[in-house]
Amino acid sequence: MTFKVQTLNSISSKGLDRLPRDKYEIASELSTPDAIILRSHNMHDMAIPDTVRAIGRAGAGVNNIPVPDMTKRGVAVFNAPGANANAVKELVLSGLLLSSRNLMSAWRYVEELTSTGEELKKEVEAGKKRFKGVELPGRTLGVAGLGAIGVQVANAARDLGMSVLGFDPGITVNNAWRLHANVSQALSVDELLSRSDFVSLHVPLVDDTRGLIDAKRLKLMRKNAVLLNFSRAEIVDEDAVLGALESGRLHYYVCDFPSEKLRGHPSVITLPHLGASTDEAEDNSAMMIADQLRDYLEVGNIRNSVNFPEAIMPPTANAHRIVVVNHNVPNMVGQISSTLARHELNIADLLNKSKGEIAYTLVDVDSEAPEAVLDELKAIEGVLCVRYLGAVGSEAA
Ligand SMILES: NC(=O)C1=CN([C@@H]2O[C@H](COP(=O)(O)OP(=O)(O)OC[C@H]3O[C@@H](n4cnc5c(N)ncnc54)[C@H](O)[C@@H]3O)[C@@H](O)[C@H]2O)C=CC1
Ligand SMILES: O=C(O)C(=O)COP(=O)(O)O
Repeated sequence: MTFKVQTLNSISSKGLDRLPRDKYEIASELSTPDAIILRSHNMHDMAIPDTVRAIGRAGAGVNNIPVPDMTKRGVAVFNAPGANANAVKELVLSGLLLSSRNLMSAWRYVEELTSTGEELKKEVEAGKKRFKGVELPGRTLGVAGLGAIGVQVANAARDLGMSVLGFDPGITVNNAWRLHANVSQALSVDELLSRSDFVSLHVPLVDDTRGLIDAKRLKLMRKNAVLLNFSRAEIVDEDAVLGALESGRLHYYVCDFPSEKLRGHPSVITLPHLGASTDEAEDNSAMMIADQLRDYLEVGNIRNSVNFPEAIMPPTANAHRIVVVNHNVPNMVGQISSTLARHELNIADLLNKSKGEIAYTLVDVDSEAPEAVLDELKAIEGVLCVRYLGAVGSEAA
C-alpha cells in the first residue's frame, strides 16, 4: 500500500524522512492526496479533495483547519501537542523581559543617537533614566490557559521568582500534576486580570475565546500592566488594547501577531508569529505529526487527534485490519459485526471508541476481506469512511 501526502507549508525534513519514500509520495502539489501536513496555511478557503483521510497540523493551533467540516466527512485531524511548547515559553520569557526593562524603546533610543565619543557617552548616561524598568521577582504573572505552553510559562515564571496565578477551567490532570505547586488558582479570567501585573494568554482560538480580552476586561487590569499574547490575534480586541495603551491602563502589549494598527505603536512589541520557529520545535512538531499520521494511515491507530477518539489496538498476527469511521449512533458495531459474520469473517480483535459525533472501529479479521464486504460496510447508514489496511500484523508478528 502506498500513500500520497500533500504538504501545504515547508515541513522539517526530519519529520518527512519518517515517511519512507517506498511507501509515501510527498509533494506540495497533489490532486488526490490521502493526507495533508501543514503548519499555519489557511485551509478554510481551499477545496479539500475527497481522497483526504487525515490532516496533520505540525504544531498546536488548529484554527486554520475546518475541523467541523472534516469531522462531518470522517477525516481525522491531528496536532502535535507540546512539540513546540518550549519554543513558545522562551519567547514569552523574552517578551516579559523586553517589556519589564523597556528594552525595545531603549534599543531604539540608542540606534537613533548620532553623537560620537564623549558626547555619545554623555547622552547615554543622560537618556537611560527614561528606560528605568522593574524586576520580576515579587510581580505577579497571570496565565490564562494552563495547557502544554501555559504550564511551562507558569513554571518558568515561578523559577524567576514571580508570583504566578493560573486560570484554566479545563486543565487536564496531567497538566495539573506538571504545574509548580506554588502556582495559585484564579477562579475567572476577570480575577486573573485584576490580580496580575503581567498577563500571558495561552488559550486556543475557539468561539469561546474569540475577543476574550475586550475593553471591559482590560479595565479590570492593574494600571501599567503588560499583556502578552502568543496565542492568536483574535483572542484580543485590538482597538480595545490600543485604547488601554492610550489611557495608561496597559504599559505594553507584546504579541506574536502584527497588524497594520499595531505596527509602529511605541508601546506594542510585535513579532512575526515566531513562537514555534526554532530548529527544535520545527523538528519535534514534524516528527510527531509524521509518526501519528503514519500510524493512522498504515495501522489505523489514533493518537492526538482533535476530532477523533484515541484508539490504539496492537495488530493481531496473521489478521487483516478493517477501519470504520461512523456517526456516533446506536447499533453501528452490531451492524458492522453482523456484516462480517454474513461473509463468514471471524473477528480476532475489535476496538470501538467514540468522541463527540464520531465513532471509530478497528476490526482484525482472520482472513482477507473481499471487496464486497467493504462495499456493504460502506453502505451502512451512518458510515463515513471504510479503509481496508490488510495484514498490518504481519510485520509485527
Ligand atoms: N505563537 C505561536 O507560534 C504559537 C501559538 N500557539 C497558540 O497557543 C495555543 C495554546 O497552545 P497549547 O498550550 O499547546 O495548547 P493546549 O491545548 O495544550 O492548551 C490550551 C489550554 O487552554 C485551556 N483553555 C481553553 N479555553 C480556555 C479559557 N476560556 N480560559 C482558560 N483556559 C482555557 C484548555 O483547557 C487547555 O488546557 C494554541 O492553540 C495556539 O493558538 C501554539 C504554539 C505556537
Ligand atoms: O503551533 C501553533 O499553533 C503555531 O501557531 C505555530 O505556527 P507555525 O507552525 O509556526 O506556523
